[in-house]
Amino acid sequence: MTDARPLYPLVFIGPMGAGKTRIGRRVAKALDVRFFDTDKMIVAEHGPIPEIFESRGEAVFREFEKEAVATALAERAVVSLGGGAVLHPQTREALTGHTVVLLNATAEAVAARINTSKRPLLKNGTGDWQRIYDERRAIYEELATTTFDTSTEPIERIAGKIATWARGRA
Ligand SMILES: Nc1ncnc2c1ncn2[C@@H]1O[C@H](COP(=O)(O)OP(=O)(O)O)[C@@H](O)[C@H]1O
Ligand SMILES: O=C(O)C1=C[C@@H](OP(=O)(O)O)[C@@H](O)[C@H](O)C1
Ligand SMILES: [Mg+2]
Repeated sequence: MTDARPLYPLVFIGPMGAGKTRIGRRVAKALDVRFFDTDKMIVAEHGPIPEIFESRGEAVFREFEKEAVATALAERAVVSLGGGAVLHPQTREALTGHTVVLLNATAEAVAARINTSKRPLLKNGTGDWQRIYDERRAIYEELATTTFDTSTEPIERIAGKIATWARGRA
C-alpha cells in the first residue's frame, strides 16, 4: 500500500537518547533539506533547557516547545522533536497527516550513550528513562507512521536506512 501522506515535514519523535537530533540532522543532509531541532529552537529563543525547567518549570517549557514545533512543522524540512513534545495536545493534533518516524531504543542502549546532565528529567540518572518511556509509549506508537530501532546500529547506518526509505516514499 502506498502512503498518501506528504514526506515533508518529516518528523522524528521518540524517547530521550533514541537519536532524534543526531540522526535527524544526518537524514536532512542526505535528503538535502533543512533541519530543525525543536530543542535547539527553544534554546536559541529562551536559553538552556535545564535553566528553563529550573526557573520556569516544565509546563512553561512545554508551551515554548509547542510554539517551536508549530513553527518547524510549517517548513519543508526534517524536524526532530524533543522526547516530551508529544505530551502537548496541540502538538499531537498538529502532527495529524504528517509523516512521523518513531525512533525507538532500549534502556540499555540509551544508558550507554546519553549525557543526563543536559536532560533535566534524567538528572537522577537513566533509571527514570524507562518509567518516562512507559508513560509515553502508547502516544509514540499512536502518532508514528513508521518506526526504526536505533539500539544496535551506528548512527550513520540508521540515517542511511531512513534516507533510503524516505527516497522510496517521495
Ligand atoms: N545509534 C546510535 N548509536 C550510538 N550512539 C547514539 C546513537 N544514536 C544516538 N547516539 C548518541 O546518543 C546521544 C543522544 O543522541 P540524540 O540525537 O541527542 O538523541 P535524542 O535527540 O533522541 O535525545 C548522542 O551522544 C548520540 O551521539
Ligand atoms: O523527553 C523529554 O521530556 C525531554 C527531552 C529532551 O529532548 P531529547 O528527546 O531530544 O533528548 C528535551 O526536550 C528535554 O530535556 C525534555
Ligand atoms: Mg534531541
